[in-house]
Amino acid sequence: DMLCKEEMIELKDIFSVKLKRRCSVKQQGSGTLLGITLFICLKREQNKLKDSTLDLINLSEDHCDIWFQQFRKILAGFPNRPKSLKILLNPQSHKKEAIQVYYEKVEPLLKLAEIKTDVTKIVTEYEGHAVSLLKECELQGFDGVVCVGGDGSASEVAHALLLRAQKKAGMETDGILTPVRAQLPLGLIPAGSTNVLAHSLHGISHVVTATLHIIMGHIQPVDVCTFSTAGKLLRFGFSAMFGFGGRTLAVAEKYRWMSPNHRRDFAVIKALAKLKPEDCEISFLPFNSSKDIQERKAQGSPKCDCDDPWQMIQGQFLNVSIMAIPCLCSVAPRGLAPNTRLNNGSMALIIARDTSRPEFIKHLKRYASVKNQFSFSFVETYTVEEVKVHPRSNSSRYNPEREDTPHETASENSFPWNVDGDLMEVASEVHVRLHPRLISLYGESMEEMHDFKVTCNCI
Ligand SMILES: Nc1ncnc2c1ncn2[C@@H]1O[C@H](COP(=O)(O)OP(=O)(O)OP(=O)(O)O)[C@@H](O)[C@H]1O
Repeated sequence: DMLCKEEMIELKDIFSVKLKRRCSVKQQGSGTLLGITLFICLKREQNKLKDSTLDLINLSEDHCDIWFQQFRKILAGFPNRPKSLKILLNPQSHKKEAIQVYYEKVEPLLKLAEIKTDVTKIVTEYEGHAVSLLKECELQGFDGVVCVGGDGSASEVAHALLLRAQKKAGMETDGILTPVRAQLPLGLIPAGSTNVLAHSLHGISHVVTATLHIIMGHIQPVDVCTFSTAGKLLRFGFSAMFGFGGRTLAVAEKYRWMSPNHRRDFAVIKALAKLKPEDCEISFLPFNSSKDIQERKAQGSPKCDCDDPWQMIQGQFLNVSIMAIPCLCSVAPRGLAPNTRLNNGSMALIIARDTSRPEFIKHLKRYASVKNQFSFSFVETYTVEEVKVHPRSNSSRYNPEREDTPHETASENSFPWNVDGDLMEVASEVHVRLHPRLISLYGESMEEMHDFKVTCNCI
């Protein structure tokens, strides 16, 4: 029977080896040797990874020792597999389960793979704490950093690693054109409310999958954006929403006492009830346009009015999304920006112009369905390298039907932006610039997903 069911595993899928012994309660010493156990990473459906074991039975101490040493030698030879990790954990993420997630699901696997973890200052105590921890701490001797939390935490840690890299390279962050890459790879363990970053990276929001990508040393370079205003760097990030997306987050932040799912649904409904367009000027640099112009110049093409590659649109916009990654989540299984990849050197600029509330809701509902969410006359999409969003005034046209009220922000003169699930309030123009492959995240390019489930039905 065993001969009929011959199976094969590849050495690259093994992440640990142990001697297998049987120990009885009365027995002294290390127990009776049974053989060796290989710990393997298996690929499952929908980009899921799973840990498994394979026992090789052999009662000879000498044989087992040779096999054990050989496997250890092979395992030590795989590049990128971390030996030591710095862990940062947000105890407040989602329903405050990050600590439990880490100690019950992540740490046992890291221990099995003999990865050392830094246990000092592992828990963040307030917003921005990850930035100050990573500013001060010594990272020499670590092979990577792991963040256990949601999008806000993950983005904050990525921002902190990039700031640290600029400082180390002696770079000014303000007005920065070509930032240097982060030195250490970052692992994202999804323990937040939405986990868009981890979901986009792994194709699934799954703790064991994320942990195994870290253990196996799968490295994925990812594009990052800089957000700046008046030449001053605000932050690094992966995606942003302005208008409806920003206002929804501003509402959700005010109702933090609600459960995450209720808060999200409530904020969407409240922002829809108060739906109003933002009067803006949006300038953008289409993807590859500067290269095209340079090439045309090199070929000696006659001067044309396309010398300035920047394009500008203006008007009343309900929502503006700028995304360097696909932004997969349970409410948009194909992604908020399905045509963007993690490292294709471009961003998706998705603009919803002013329209009626029912039409806008129809557009939003399409994100959860298989229908094209962009096939509306008021939706425009562009592939860009840079975008400048310049709000012209924050007193939009009066429309009693829309129940215009001031912005749900701390300062009435600022506009709420949703940057990776974090609220960023800016009063003037925001300049978003893409930096290809600026950070390495632990993950692997995922397969296309056809079979998806939608878990939110609030609209
Ligand atoms: N101890 C803490 N107390 C309060 N806030 C914290 C603490 N530690 C970190 N934070 C901040 O909490 C914010 C939100 O956390 P996080 O993103 O992990 O969870 P979430 O909001 O539940 O998930 P998501 O962003 O995926 O919806 C982050 O911006 C982070 O800076």
